[in-house]
Amino acid sequence: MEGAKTPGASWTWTGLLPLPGLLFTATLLILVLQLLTLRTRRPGEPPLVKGWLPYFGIVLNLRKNPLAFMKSLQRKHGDIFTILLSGKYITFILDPFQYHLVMKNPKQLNFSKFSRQVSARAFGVKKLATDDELNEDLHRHYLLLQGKPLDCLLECMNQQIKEIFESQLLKSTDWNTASLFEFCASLIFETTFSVIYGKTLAGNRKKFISELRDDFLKYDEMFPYLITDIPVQLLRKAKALQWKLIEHLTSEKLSQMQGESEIVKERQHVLEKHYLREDFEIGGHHLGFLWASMANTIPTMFWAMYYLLRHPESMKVLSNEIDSFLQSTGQKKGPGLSIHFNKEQLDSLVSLESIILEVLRLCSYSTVMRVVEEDMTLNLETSSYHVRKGDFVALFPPIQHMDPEVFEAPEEFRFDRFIEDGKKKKNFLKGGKKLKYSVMPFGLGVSKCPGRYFAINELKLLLALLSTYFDIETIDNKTVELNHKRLLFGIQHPNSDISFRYKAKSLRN
Ligand code: HEM
Repeated sequence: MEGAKTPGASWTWTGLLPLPGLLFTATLLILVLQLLTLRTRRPGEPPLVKGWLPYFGIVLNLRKNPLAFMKSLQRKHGDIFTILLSGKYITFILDPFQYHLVMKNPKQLNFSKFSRQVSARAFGVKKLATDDELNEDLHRHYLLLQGKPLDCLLECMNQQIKEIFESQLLKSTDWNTASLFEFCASLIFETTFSVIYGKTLAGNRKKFISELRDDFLKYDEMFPYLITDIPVQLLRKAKALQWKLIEHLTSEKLSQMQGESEIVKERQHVLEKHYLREDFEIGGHHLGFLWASMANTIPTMFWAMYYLLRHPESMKVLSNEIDSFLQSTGQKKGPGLSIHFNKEQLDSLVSLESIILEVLRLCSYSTVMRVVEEDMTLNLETSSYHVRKGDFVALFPPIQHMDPEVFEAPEEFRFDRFIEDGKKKKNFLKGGKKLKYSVMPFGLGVSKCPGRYFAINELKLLLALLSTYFDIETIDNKTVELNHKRLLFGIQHPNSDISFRYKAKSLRN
C-alpha cells in the first residue's frame, strides 16, 4: 500500500559514497549494532534468544509467523524465555496460570511508560511522559465508554447506522460488488467517527469523512514503523500524514463539530486545563483516541464478515437468531431501517457473541507489555527468574487462543465454540484446571481496553443489521491469511482483500 515502505534512502548513500566507503559504513553500522546488544544470559535469568541479526534479533522470524515461532521457542525453552527484538529484551511468560505475576505488580512492571513512549512517537504527544496528572485525568474519563454513558453511545450508534444504511446501502436493490476490507473500513470509520466526534458543520460532510478515512488508513498502514526506533526523519511520509490528521482534530476544528460524545467533550476540557487551547498537541491526543477507536475494530469487522461469508451455516444461524429476537420484541423489518437494539438485547444474542469471540480468538495478537522498573525476581510456581531493569515483560495470549488443549481444532472457525446448552460458554480448561480468561483481545489488568464494550456492541449491531437487511455472498474463494506486519500489536490485518457482493433484501411489513 502507498507509502508503507520505509527508509527508501539507499540511493542517496550509494550516490554519495563510493563502494569501499559504503562497505566500510555498513561494517561499522553492524559493529555498532552488535555492540549495542552484546548481552549474555546471567545465572538465574530466563533462556535468552537473540537470533542472528545484530540488534534486530529475531524480528524476521517473528514477522514471518509469530505464533509458529513462539511455539517453537516454547517447545525448546519452556514457558518463560527472553527474546531480543529490535534492540529490546522482552521476557515472555506463556503459562496462563502465571499471568497474575504480571498483573499484580503494576509498580515494578509498569504499563504507562510503554504507552507514553507509543503516544510520543505515534501521535506526537510528548507531555504525557512527564505529566502524571494529565495521564490520570484522561484515564478517569474512560469510564464514559462504559455503563450508562455507553447506553447513550449505543443510541447514537443506532441512529448513525440508520442514516448510513438509508442514505447509502439500502439503495443497493441490485447486486453491488465491493472489496470487503474497504467496505468494512468505511462502515466502521463513518459510524465510529460520527458517534465519538460528531459531524462537521464546515463544508461537505461526505467529502470530509471520506478524505479523513483515506488519510487515516494510510497512516494506520505506517503505524508499525512509527512505533519502532527508526529515526522520524526517515519516516517523513508517515509524519506528514500524522500532521494532516492532527490538523483536523485541533481545538478549533473540534469546535466546528456537532453532536460529539461526552467523552470527547470531557477530554477536551481536561486538555484545555493542561495546555493552551491552541496547542497543536491537543490534536495529537485526539488522534491517539481516534486511532484506538478504529485500528482494531476495522480488521475485526473484516474477519467477522470474512468468516460469515466463508461459513454460510453461521450466517443462517445468525439470521435466525435475529429473526427470533425481532419476533420476541414485536419489531418488524423494513422498509427503511426500522429495527433497534439496546445493550441488554445485544447481550442476549448468544450466537452473535460467540461468532465475535471466535473471530477475536483467531485474529487477535494483542500482547500485554510492561516495562521492568527495577531489577526483580519473577516467582513462578515451580521456579524463579531474574529480569533486568529497562527490559520488558510480556504475555502472548495467541499461544492460549491456539492451544488445542483449550480449544479443540483451534485453527478452525467454529461459530458456536462459545455456546454451551444454548447459553454463553464461560469455562475453558487447560490440564483440567479452569482458566481465568479464555480470549484476551483487549489486554489485561491496568492496560485493558476501555473501549471494549463499545467495540463489541458496534460489531454486534453492524453484523446483526447487515445479516437482516442484506443478501451477502462471496465472489472469490481466495483464502485470506493474517498479515503479521504488526507483529505483536492488536488485531492482525488480512494479507489481501477479497471481493464480495451484497444487495438489500426486499422486505415487506
Ligand atoms: C476490536 C476492537 C478493539 C480491540 C481488539 C482493542 C484492543 C485494545 C488493547 C489490546 C489495548 C491495550 C493496549 C496495550 O496494552 O498497550 C487497547 C487500549 C485502548 N483502547 Fe482498545 N481495542 C478495541 C477497540 C477500541 C475502541 C472502539 C475504543 C474507543 C471507543 C478503544 C479505546 C482504547 C483506548 C483509549 C486505549 C488506551 C487505554 C490506555 O491508555 O490505558 N478501543 N485496546
